[in-house]
Amino acid sequence: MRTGRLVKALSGFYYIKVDEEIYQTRARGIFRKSGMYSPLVGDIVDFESDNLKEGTLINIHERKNALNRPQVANVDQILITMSLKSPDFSFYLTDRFIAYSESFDIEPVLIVTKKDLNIDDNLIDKIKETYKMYKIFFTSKEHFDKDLGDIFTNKLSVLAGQTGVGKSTLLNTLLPELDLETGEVSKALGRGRHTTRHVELIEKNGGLVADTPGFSIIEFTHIDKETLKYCFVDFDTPSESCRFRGCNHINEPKCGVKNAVESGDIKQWRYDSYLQIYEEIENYKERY
Ligand SMILES: Nc1nc2c(ncn2[C@@H]2O[C@H](COP(=O)(O)OP(=O)(O)OP(=O)(O)O)[C@@H](O)[C@H]2O)c(=O)[nH]1
Ligand SMILES: [Zn+2]
Repeated sequence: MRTGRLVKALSGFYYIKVDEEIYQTRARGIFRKSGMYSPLVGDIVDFESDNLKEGTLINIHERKNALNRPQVANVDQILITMSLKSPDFSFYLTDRFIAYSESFDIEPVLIVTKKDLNIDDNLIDKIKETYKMYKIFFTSKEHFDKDLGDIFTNKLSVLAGQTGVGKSTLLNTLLPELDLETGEVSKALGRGRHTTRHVELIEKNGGLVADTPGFSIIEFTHIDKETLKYCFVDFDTPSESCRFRGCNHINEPKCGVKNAVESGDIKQWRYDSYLQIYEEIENYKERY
């Protein structure tokens, strides 16, 4: 028996990478029967293979996480891509992507693009200050290689960010073999191409990267509103002085988080993002 990483799933075949070798396998029957989850790209799996032609996938190791879109397991970092301009930088969207990453216990890394279009250094300072607890890069397409060359090293990465921020451009620069379509015009012609493609993990610097521009629209249907506060890590310390255990920092009196917002230790816009997502989760529950 051997162990490797599932890097591609296509037409009933599972492709497993062990060092530099790729093994083609089919899953043991039990995965097709109910009650057993099916293998996901990113899974660490056990398989048997007598020769290099076709093996059998027999076991999936426990996952540390699994994303829905793209369908990838065991993600180490989500590269949240946001442009400074065109489209304008959005703290709210950034907070959503960060909270989403935190909800899966995946490290968020911020990549702020289109630095060449920025004329507002105050904005850069505000972003740096707001997200000082996270890794953050400011860059532009001419410098993706130089600024982000090591970003994939030894990790499994997935990209995320709203449309037009430069995700495809970034992936094409760092992984030239991909050749994803970029820009609004060419994309309009090839509409839907990315959404129907299967995900494949590409190796780069000893790490793996999902070969898709990732996800731009996210929902919080997978967590309770009471869990959301743990996805805002800057609330952690102030919440220690909340009067009530399990305080949601909404209407409760003597709330350490609300005090911290008032004193400026927690940024008002972070707290506003929290309230907005909290309400959104509340509304899901009414709908379903
Ligand atoms: N000026 C400038 N333009 C950039 C930069 N990065 C990307 N662009 C341009 O922004 C446009 C959108 O880039 P894409 O890479 O297609 O954006 P995307 O995030 O993949 O968009 P979707 O696939 O729609 O989610 C393209 O015309 C790029 O050339 C940058 O750093 N500076
Ligand atoms: Zn509180």
